[in-house]
Amino acid sequence: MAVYTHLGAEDMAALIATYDVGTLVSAKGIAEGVSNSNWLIETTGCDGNGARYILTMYEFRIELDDLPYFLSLLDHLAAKGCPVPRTIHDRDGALYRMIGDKAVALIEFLPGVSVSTPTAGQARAAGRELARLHRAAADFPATRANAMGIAEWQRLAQACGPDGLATIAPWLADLVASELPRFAAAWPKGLPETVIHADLFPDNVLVLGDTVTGLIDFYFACNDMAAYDVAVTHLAWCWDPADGNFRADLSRALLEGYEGVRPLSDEERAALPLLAQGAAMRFVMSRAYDWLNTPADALVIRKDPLPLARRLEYYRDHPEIFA
Ligand SMILES: Nc1ncnc2c1ncn2[C@@H]1O[C@H](COP(=O)(O)OP(=O)(O)O)[C@@H](O)[C@H]1O
Ligand SMILES: N[C@@H](CCOP(=O)(O)O)C(=O)O
Repeated sequence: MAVYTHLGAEDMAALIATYDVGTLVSAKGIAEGVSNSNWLIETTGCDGNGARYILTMYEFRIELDDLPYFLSLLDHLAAKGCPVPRTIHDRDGALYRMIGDKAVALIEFLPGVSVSTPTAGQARAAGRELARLHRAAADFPATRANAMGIAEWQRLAQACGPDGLATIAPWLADLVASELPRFAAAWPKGLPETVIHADLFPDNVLVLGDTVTGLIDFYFACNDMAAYDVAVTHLAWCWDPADGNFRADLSRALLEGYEGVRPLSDEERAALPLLAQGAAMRFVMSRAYDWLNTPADALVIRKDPLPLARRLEYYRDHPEIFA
């Protein structure tokens, strides 16, 4: 998250008054993340005992038409016992409201912290919850195409341009030029699909010890291959953030956790090396674009595309890690 938009105290209090959550006590901007503005909201609570919520203002990369999909998916998964925050509906039952031309939603606050250096126990638990999510979402009635698919990677690459990419690192421009064209023809088809999270980085998983208490940030969720979501999560979890090295122990734990709930087919497993390279390319391109285009005055921490570009090379050169 981040804070791109200033919301005055009066506007915030008036907004909170449209929900049955008590009155506003405090609202603090959250700096983590890159896509939307977020505040931690404290209210007096319905019973006067105090309550916490997350208020999200949707800034870019999110189409208004997609909000009912994201927000009712939270309710669907929470109802099935997944550790996912419910959407707080306003007094009229609406999932989101408009402030000017921007949509906002109030989300249940979940306990837990997101870890920057996961343990094998946490990777196993994340894998398990990802598989539970894939199963629980199978009967979610709405559908949404993956807007961050190969066509979007190509569009972002064009928007950055080779010269823009080279300002980040000359080798990044070369890597994108040589690797990006490979995906369109080789991308797997026919693997099992469900609703996928599509962005399950450690900062989108709340944990207490080895227990997952929250899966958050479903704003890239879509209908796509379950194995692609495994690849995204592998890209995000199975590397040492300090030295960038592949962590075989985290990889084993994540995949074991996942397969304990939803075993991968032979076809899915065989596709993982390419899916993981594609997952790396997807996040390299969005990070590179944000690196070059983030407004200077935004309260936001830009994410470095280069470590993920190195992971792409590793997945390309070491397909045996998924054997
Ligand atoms: N439902 C929630 N319960 C508790 N904390 C949350 C919740 N949603 C978000 N947060 C906090 O806000 C931060 C940013 O949220 P996130 O949805 O990841 O933003 P972004 O979409 O920009 O990545 C998280 O790291 C977490 O600390
Ligand atoms: N997880 C992505 C960033 C996506 O933005 P988010 O802040 O909405 O999670 C990355 O690591 O590049």
